[in-house]
Amino acid sequence: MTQDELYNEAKAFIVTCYQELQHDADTTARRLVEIRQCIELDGTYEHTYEELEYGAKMAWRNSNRCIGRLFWQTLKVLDKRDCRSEREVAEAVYQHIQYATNHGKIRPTITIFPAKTKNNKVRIWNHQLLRYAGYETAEGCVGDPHSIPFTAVCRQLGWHGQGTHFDILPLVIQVADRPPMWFEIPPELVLEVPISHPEYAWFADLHLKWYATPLISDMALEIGGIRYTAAPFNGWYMETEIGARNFADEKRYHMLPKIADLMGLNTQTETSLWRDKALVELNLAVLHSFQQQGVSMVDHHTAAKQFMRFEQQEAANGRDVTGNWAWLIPPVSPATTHIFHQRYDNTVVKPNYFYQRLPY
Ligand code: HEM
Ligand SMILES: N/C(=N/c1cccc(CO[C@@H]2CCNC2)c1)c1cccs1
Repeated sequence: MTQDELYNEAKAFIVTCYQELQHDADTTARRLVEIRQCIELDGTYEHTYEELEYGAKMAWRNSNRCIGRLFWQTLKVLDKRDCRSEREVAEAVYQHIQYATNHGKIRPTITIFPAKTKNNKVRIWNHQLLRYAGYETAEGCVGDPHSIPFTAVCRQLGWHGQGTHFDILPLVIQVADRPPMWFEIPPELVLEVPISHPEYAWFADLHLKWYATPLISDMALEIGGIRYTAAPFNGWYMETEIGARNFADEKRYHMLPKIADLMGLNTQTETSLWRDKALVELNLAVLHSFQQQGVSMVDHHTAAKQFMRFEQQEAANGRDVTGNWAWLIPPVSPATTHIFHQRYDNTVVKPNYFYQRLPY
């Protein structure tokens, strides 16, 4: 990015951000002069905490694929731009997991590590801070098949898992162009929910469980032309993510045939809708288990209603809502939500969160 392009991105952000934060025209003009001078002097500029905090919230508000955006203003922003070593990053990640999990009353939180500069870059190699390992064995896959490539990288770095279906992967952190370092996540920081069903006592015998807090750690946060390549963020789960995808997909834990058999359904013909019946009971079990343990979670109907309130709130504030229809509709009963029957403009507005190339 040239210095002019960077200034243009910065100006677009500052003008919107300062207008929404109700700063006066003089303050905005002075800040723009300051940024212009910084860019001319150092080729970049630094965000104030206020700009960083509001920029991270705007990025959530602009996340077209996110159904959970009603709560964008409640995001807790932890500023860790002073972290210099892999060890310091690991410590900050532990603090994030603990603060965000909050004994099950999950707090949407983001930790922002140093921005990418000419001679520095921080990357967290994990897709999510908490994730189960996947191993390919002669008898088939053990654990989460989605994790097979990253688990192999962790083992090459010297990590050894126990080989169960639910081994929490290590944290892998890279600073600048040094080799990545791995760190075991203290088990006491990892809150998990065993899955049971409100009516089927046999459901618990499947020994399914999932971690409470979804923490995305591989996306870049871009604010005003500045790229934060390590900015892990969390919310709470929508039950379908676990019940309709992680446990249901054939290429994940592939549980539907087993559940259907235990329900006594006829799995020899599609017309019995055994897949659909098993899917609903699996999602009901996930919801039931999180609620029983007091861990935050939203069902897909409530989430859709909250998203409708977000749309109304944005309109009331004179802002256009952008969205990605294919991602916003839930994977269970999508046409029972208003989202299915509406169209969304998938324009990408910044600040926002973006995919990055895999570091391995
Ligand atoms: C508070 C509760 C939240 C809920 C229930 C929620 C729900 C979801 C769901 C269900 C998805 C689709 C995921 C998938 O299909 O794999 C999603 C995507 C996304 N969410 Fe949210 N979200 C929440 C909070 C947040 C927060 C705090 C952020 C960031 C600050 C965020 C940013 C995003 C982004 C960037 C995506 C797209 C990810 C991708 O492209 O792979 N969400 N959200
Ligand atoms: N509930 C959530 N769900 C997700 C949000 C963003 C991404 C993902 C995982 O996306 C993967 C890539 C496509 N599907 C799986 C899940 C949140 C995670 C962090 C904040 S909220």
